[in-house]
Amino acid sequence: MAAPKSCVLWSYCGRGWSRAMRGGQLLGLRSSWSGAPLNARLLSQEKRATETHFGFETVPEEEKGGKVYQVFESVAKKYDVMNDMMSLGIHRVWKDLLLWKMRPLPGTQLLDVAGGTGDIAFRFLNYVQSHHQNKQKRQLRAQQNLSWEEIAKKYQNEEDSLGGSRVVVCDINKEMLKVGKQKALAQGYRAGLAWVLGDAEELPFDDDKFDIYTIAFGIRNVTHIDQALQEAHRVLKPGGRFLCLEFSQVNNPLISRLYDLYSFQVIPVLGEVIAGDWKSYQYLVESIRRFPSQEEFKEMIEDARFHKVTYESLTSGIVAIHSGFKL
Ligand SMILES: COc1cc(O)cc(C/C=C(\C)CC/C=C(\C)CC/C=C(\C)CC/C=C(\C)CC/C=C(\C)CC/C=C(\C)CC/C=C(\C)CC/C=C(\C)CC/C=C(\C)CCC=C(C)C)c1O
Ligand SMILES: C[S@@+](CC[C@H](N)C(=O)[O-])C[C@H]1O[C@@H](n2cnc3c(N)ncnc32)[C@H](O)[C@@H]1O
Repeated sequence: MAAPKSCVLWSYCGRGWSRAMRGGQLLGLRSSWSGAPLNARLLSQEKRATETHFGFETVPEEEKGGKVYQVFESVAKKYDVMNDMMSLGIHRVWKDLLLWKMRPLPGTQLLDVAGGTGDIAFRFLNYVQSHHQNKQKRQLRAQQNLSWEEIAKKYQNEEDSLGGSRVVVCDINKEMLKVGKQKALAQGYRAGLAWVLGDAEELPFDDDKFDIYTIAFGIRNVTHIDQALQEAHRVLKPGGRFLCLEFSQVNNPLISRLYDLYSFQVIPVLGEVIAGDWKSYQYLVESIRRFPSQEEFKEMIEDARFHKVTYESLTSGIVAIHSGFKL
């Protein structure tokens, strides 16, 4: 039976996640297990390690990736319109807030994992371009003796308009990337942007390559979240920053009731009506409930050796932004 890919195994117990194993040693198993002989406990542990969840379904680990792939292959063409309809446009604000938190400096090399149709990448390009243009304007005002040719040249160089910043969108799904590339073409994004097919658990990049790693609404879909976090750590430069925007836990009981009602009663119906796809949107709401809480996810990020890990809950905890640094 295949061993878990990494040294820390997280298992889902009810609504919470518990750290079960580190470096092959059992650390904190659930109390109901504590009376069982060690062998039986290890066997059960191993069995659990080969199964995972896909929404509320339990599936063999090897099957989850394929199922997730089908979901995003199926929703790709309607993905953007669905997000606006379902969230009444609020997802745009959450994504803007991620950029404000990031505050990229000139020359930033960003890797946007599970970048899908490019929402984070386009926001990044807008941000760095507008900041760089403002800087250039200030410099031009200071150098008033430049010729018109020199001024025109400064504005014509597209790469230069980003101040050396670049973003790589990496996603496992060809269809999502295809929609993203079409959007980029239609909206005129060309310079400083690359699209790469790749798995968050096994990134096709060298060590210490990026200043910032982002993952927005992506990590919830990954089979081994701990492995994806370790990969994030590997590809970041020392001093680099990890930022994750993901659904989280609503703590206010009244809002939580309304949120559940909306999620389970409205979202799959909208999925069926707009995209002809009930199942994918049922998976969406179920996968949200399966994802660890703000504090639990923070611990997972710390386990991947990130430092100064913090989070901010948005819209009553419907989503949260987690941040951490590679030192
Ligand atoms: C297949 O996988 C996926 C597919 C995708 O298309 C996207 C994703 C990943 C997700 C994103 C990129 C983000 C964008 C997508 C979403 C936000 C969809 C998921 C949405 C939720 C889980 C629910 C949260 C929604 C919101 C905060 C938007 C605001 C919605 C409302 C205010 C409710 C609108 C009310 C109606 C339409 C009336 C009909 C409603 C009912 C009969 C049910 C009763 C509901 C209520 C009375 C109100 C509902 C209350 C709330 C939602 C909580 C409000 C919270 C506060 C005020 C703080 C992907 O993985
Ligand atoms: C909900 S979309 C998020 C897209 C985009 N980040 C956004 O905020 O709109 C989730 C994305 O995660 C991608 N994904 C799922 N598993 C992945 C994995 N193991 N590696 C890379 N991308 C993955 C899907 O293909 C999909 O494009």
